Amino acid sequence: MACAWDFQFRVLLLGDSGVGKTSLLRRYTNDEFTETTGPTVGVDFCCRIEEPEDGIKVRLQFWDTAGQERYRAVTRSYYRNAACVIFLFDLSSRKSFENIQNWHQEVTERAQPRPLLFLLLGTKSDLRDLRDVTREEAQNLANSINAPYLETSARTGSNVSAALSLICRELLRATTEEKHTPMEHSMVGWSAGEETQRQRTLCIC
Ligand SMILES: Nc1nc2c(ncn2[C@@H]2O[C@H](COP(=O)(O)OP(=O)(O)OP(=O)(O)O)[C@@H](O)[C@H]2O)c(=O)[nH]1
Repeated sequence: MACAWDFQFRVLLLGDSGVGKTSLLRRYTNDEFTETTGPTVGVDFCCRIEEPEDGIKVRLQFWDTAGQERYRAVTRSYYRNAACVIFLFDLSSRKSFENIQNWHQEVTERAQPRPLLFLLLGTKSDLRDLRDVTREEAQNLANSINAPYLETSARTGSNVSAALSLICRELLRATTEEKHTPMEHSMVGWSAGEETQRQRTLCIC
């Protein structure tokens, strides 16, 4: 049976409870936003197929983890084989920003193999009057963990597609340039019953 995509990547979302991980994904996958969302229990999963280049289909498989400490043992078990980790903090919560260092340390200690890409997102950019972290501070942190930085709003949709398209392009680039020994993350997939070199899955459903 032919696969409907050429590459597949596991993308993990990490950050404190309430920073807007679920809301970002809902905006991205369903173009919707709700003011009140319950906390994620354990880990949720969703997918979307992108076409960053003509004729190349990339399936992004998102793991939306619970930010609450009590689910940490469960969420840690999903670090494995993540091609990309998105660290999210709420621009109106200094504490969530300061905790990014802890989330980053968690991942660098536990994620095997090492993810190809990190991305730092400051969320809720629509709450301008409540802003508690400057762009410069956030950019410095992003530089220190070698990650691109963007500010997003799930409420308005600002930069949401841009952030996810960036991930798609960067992962594809890292994989096709063979810079990061992608086969450590991957297995060769199947197309029309035959193995193809092009069709790599960086995570396994
Ligand atoms: N103003 C504003 N509120 C947002 C935005 N994104 C999320 N929220 C609100 O923030 C609250 C928490 O959002 P969630 O998406 O559930 O946060 P989470 O990070 O998934 O939380 P956990 O599942 O507990 O880890 C909800 O009330 C959302 O409506 C945003 O861009 N702007």
